[in-house]
Amino acid sequence: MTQRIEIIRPDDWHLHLRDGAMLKAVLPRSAGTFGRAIIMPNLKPPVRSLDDLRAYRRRIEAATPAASRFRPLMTLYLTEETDPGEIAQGAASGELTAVKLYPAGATTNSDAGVKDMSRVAGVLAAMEKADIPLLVHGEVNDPTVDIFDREAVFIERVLAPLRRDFPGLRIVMEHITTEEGVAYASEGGDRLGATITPHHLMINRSDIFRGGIRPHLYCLPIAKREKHRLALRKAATSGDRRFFLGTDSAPHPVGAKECACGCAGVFNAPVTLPCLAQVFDEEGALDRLEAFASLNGPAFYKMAPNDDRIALIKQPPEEAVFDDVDAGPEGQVVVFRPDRPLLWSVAAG
Ligand SMILES: NC(=O)N[C@@H](CC(=O)O)C(=O)O
Ligand SMILES: [Zn+2]
Ligand SMILES: [Zn+2]
Repeated sequence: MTQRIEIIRPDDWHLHLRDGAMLKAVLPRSAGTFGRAIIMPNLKPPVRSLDDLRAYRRRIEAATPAASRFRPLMTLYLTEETDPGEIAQGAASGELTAVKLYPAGATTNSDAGVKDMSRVAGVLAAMEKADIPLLVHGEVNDPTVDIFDREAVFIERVLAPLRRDFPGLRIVMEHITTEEGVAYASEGGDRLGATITPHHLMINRSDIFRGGIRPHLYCLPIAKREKHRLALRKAATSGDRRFFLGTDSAPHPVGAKECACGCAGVFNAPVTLPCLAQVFDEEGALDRLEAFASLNGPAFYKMAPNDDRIALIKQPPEEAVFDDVDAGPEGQVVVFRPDRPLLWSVAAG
């Protein structure tokens, strides 16, 4: 008989939906599976004020398929000009779920990010007071630091001092990619969480260069050595409540990926659950998939888990899940495809 498991409907605690034609094209791929998602604010221009946030939320709601109960959880993009007053206001109204820190220049659309952490101390204090979590893209943007070391150096130079200065602030280390990230999150207590992506559980840095350069496996933070992938798999499948799913599904038009200076970002939303089920099955940990995908995230964010369930079956997904997504005038988006066949799919209905 086909193996089948049921889990509480998962959430995605790190998602890029973009805007316009791209938003309309990619949103249904997440809204069909996930109950909620933390919406990344790195639009061009970024989501910098509560007015921007409300307008973006309305555009997302307008693009959500009518039958879906998908709920976007909105974030602000932290800049050196962010108004601490807006934090208190957004927290009180419930419109603001979290604030995102991009070190300036560290990743896609991060130019408006933070150069000097001392300039955002007032905002961080307001977040600590209102219990609004800070989500961090944890890489330094120092050209003298090797790209494979930028996460570990960020922990030392930025995250550790930040946690000393704001001990009450809740922080999520987004898309961790290293054993140093896993170790730091594991020892961090109740106020620290970490998201892990499906692709970082499946690929290492050698995969990016297997047989030639593979732009669709390039994202930031870049995939690291095999030992780091193994540490991430151990953390994700451990059941430890500090680790939860953030897909970092990050669509870019194919022309922006397959070119002389390709963008960072892996679009995995159509295959997130098949990938995760496979990883947890390989690790003999299918019984802990629900904790990672559906329970640990809501617990960190102090929300109830979703009230319905989805089923996964051990049956290869339809080949059509890998079809490019057509974002109209913006172009086609290529779906993440690991180098081995996927064995699990989401059951219909
Ligand atoms: N992860 C990525 O490689 N890219 C993200 C930005 C980010 O999450 O750092 C994007 O917006 O494209
Ligand atoms: Zn990031
Ligand atoms: Zn991201």
